[in-house]
Amino acid sequence: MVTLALDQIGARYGRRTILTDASTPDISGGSLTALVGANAAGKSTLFRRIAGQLRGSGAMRLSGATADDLRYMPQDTGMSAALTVYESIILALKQGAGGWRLSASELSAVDDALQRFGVAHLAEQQLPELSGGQRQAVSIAQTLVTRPKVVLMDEPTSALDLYRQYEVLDALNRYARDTGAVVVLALHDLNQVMRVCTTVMALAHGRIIATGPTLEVLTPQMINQLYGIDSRVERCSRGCPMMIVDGPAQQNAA
Ligand SMILES: Nc1ncnc2c1ncn2[C@@H]1O[C@H](COP(=O)(O)OP(=O)(O)OP(=O)(O)O)[C@@H](O)[C@H]1O
Repeated sequence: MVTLALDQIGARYGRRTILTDASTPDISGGSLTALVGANAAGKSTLFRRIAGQLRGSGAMRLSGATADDLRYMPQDTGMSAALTVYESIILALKQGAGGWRLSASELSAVDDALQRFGVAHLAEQQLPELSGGQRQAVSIAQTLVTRPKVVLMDEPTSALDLYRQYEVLDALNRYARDTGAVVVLALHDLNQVMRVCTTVMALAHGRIIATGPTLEVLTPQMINQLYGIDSRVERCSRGCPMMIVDGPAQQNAA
């Protein structure tokens, strides 16, 4: 079982402190965890700090994995290289080493990544010719082709149409379940969070103010506190919890 915990993580840009004492209990692998919070709350900064791209105080604790098993997919991924989708996934698998020759298991890992994230039909297409949503799906396949045990993804569905959001989030959920990986997704669509994530980390003012089961964290009061929005939680016709937005908060949560 893979677990990730944060222990008083801090981060700053120059003199400006963005994160202070960001801590969580153990987050277990095998299902999806959402990182939620308002714009500029520090979600990308937290990911960059965990991924080792920023220095700062505190530490992450990993069990069942090492820092080498961690992959971070930023919000904007470059897709300007003159490579086909297939070549780009091989490159991500090889991480620049070992030439282009593939073993049978590597070939099947590339095929699996292409199939899982619905980009097999794009295999021969050049990266710069992809649409925004296609780029995002290819980027997810690149990130997961090595089957990392800890995955941080910054808004992985922001460019996807409604159907593709369902498809990709369900594929990420299956990936977490099949591999036991800790998969943390920064997401703004709280209905998708309620549908597919079992755990939520809520970030505000540089601290993680709650971590726990999705419906216990995403209460109307918490949504008011995080976003200044009045809302209710109801069930859709298929039984999934949904957030109904009533509008900007008439009274701020304490
Ligand atoms: N490279 C940087 N240098 C200086 N300040 C930065 C840098 N990157 C981000 N910031 C600042 O850090 C704060 C947190 O930004 P961050 O990108 O982590 O927020 P976020 O929660 O991911 O936001 P969003 O939901 O809008 O993507 C913001 O105030 C931002 O201006």
